[in-house]
Amino acid sequence: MGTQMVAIDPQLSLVAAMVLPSMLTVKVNNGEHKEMLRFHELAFVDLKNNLGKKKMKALIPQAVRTTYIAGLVVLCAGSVAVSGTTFDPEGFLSFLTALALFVEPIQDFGKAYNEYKQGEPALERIFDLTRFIPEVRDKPSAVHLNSVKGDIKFHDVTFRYVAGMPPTVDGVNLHIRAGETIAIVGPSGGGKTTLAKLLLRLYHPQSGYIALDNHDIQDIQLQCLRTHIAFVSQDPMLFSGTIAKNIAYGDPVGDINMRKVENAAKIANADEFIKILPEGYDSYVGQRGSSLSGGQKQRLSIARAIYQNSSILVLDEATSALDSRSELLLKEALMNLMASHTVVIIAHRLEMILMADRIVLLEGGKLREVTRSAFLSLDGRFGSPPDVLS
Ligand SMILES: Nc1ncnc2c1ncn2[C@@H]1O[C@H](COP(=O)(O)OP(=O)(O)OP(=O)(O)O)[C@@H](O)[C@H]1O
Repeated sequence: MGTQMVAIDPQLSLVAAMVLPSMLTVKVNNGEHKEMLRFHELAFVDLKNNLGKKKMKALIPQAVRTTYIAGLVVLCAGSVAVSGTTFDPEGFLSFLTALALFVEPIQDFGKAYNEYKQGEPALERIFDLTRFIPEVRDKPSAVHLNSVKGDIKFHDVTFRYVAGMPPTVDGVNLHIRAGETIAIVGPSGGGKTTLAKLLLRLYHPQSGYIALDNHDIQDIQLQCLRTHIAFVSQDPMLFSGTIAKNIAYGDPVGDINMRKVENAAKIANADEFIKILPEGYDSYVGQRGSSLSGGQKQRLSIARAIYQNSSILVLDEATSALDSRSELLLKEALMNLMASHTVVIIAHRLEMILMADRIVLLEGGKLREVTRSAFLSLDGRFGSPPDVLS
C-alpha cells in the first residue's frame, strides 16, 4: 500500500496540498467547481498514464509465456530429431501448455486479491466521501437574487461548534443597514470570525437566523449568497498560478477581464509591486503564494475581493500584515468603496476600527454596540491603543 501511495501523481498531491488548507477561500469564492474540474483533469491524466503502465505490465507475462511455449516446442522437436526414438510430442506439449496456462492465472488472481485487500481501507474512505452529504446545502426552493442592497440582520443567533459546550455566538441581534460600515471588535477567540462565517453560511446557527435584504440566508442559493459577499480572511490564501488568475479567482466564467483585474489591484494598492515584477500580472505566485511577502499576499486577496464587486465586503483582520503606509493607502481606497458597499470590518487596528460608522463589541459570544468614546475608553483592550492615532 505504501508504494502505491507514493505512486500517486505528484501533480495531484500538489493540488490537494494547495487546495485543502485553502478550503475557506475556495468556498467563499465559489471555487468548488473550478477546483473539482482541475482535480478531475489531473486525475484523468494520471489514470491514463497508470492504465498504460498496467497494460504494459500485463503484456510482459504473456510475452514470457509465449517464448516459454515456443522454447518447449523447439526442445521437443530437437530431442526427437536427435534421438530418433518415438516420442508423443502432442501429449507432452498439451500437458506442459495446460500447466503453464493454468498456473499463471491462479497466481494473477492471488496477486489481484492481495492488492484489493491492501487497498480496501482506502476504497472504503473514498466511498465514505462519495456518500457524504454536506450539512450546508441548497434547499430545493432556494432563490437566486440578481442583486442585493446589502441589508443584513442577525436575529437572536446562537451557534456553538461543539454540542454541550458554551456557545461561541450567544443570542446575537445585529442590524447592519445597506451601505453602512460596521466594525466588530473583541478579544481574540471572542467569535468575530465565526460571525462572518455564519453570514457566509459556512455553518448554520443552532437557533435564530440571518437575513440578507429580508431573505433568510438559508433560503438563498449558496453560490448566489457568496457571490454577493466578498470575504478577505485573516490568512490570505493564494493558489499557484499567475497574479491575474489569483485576482480573478472568483470569476465563474474563467475569462479574465484584465481591465477589471488591474483596477482592483490599483484600489488594493497592489498594482505598484505587481508592475515591477518581471512578468507583471502574468508572474507566477509560487506554491500558495510562496514567492510573495505577507503584505503582498494580503493586498492580492483584497484585490480579489474588490474584483468580485459584491455589495457586501467583509474584511477579517485584512490589514494585519500591511505596513502603515500601505494601510493608509488601503484605507483611502476603502473610503471610496464604503460609499457604495456594506462593509464589515473585523479588526484590532484602531485606524481600521475608527473608519466604521458603528462599532460593536463581541465578548464571550455576547454582542453589544459601543460608542466611539466608550470604545476608546476601553484603553486599547481590543484595538491598538489610542496613542497610535496620529
Ligand atoms: N472549527 C472550529 N471548531 C471548533 N472550535 C472552533 C472552530 N473555529 C473556531 N473555534 C473556536 O471558536 C472560538 C471563536 O473563534 P473565532 O475565530 O470566531 O474568534 P475571533 O474573535 O475571530 O478570534 P481572533 O480575533 O483571534 O481572530 C475560539 O475559541 C475558537 O477556538
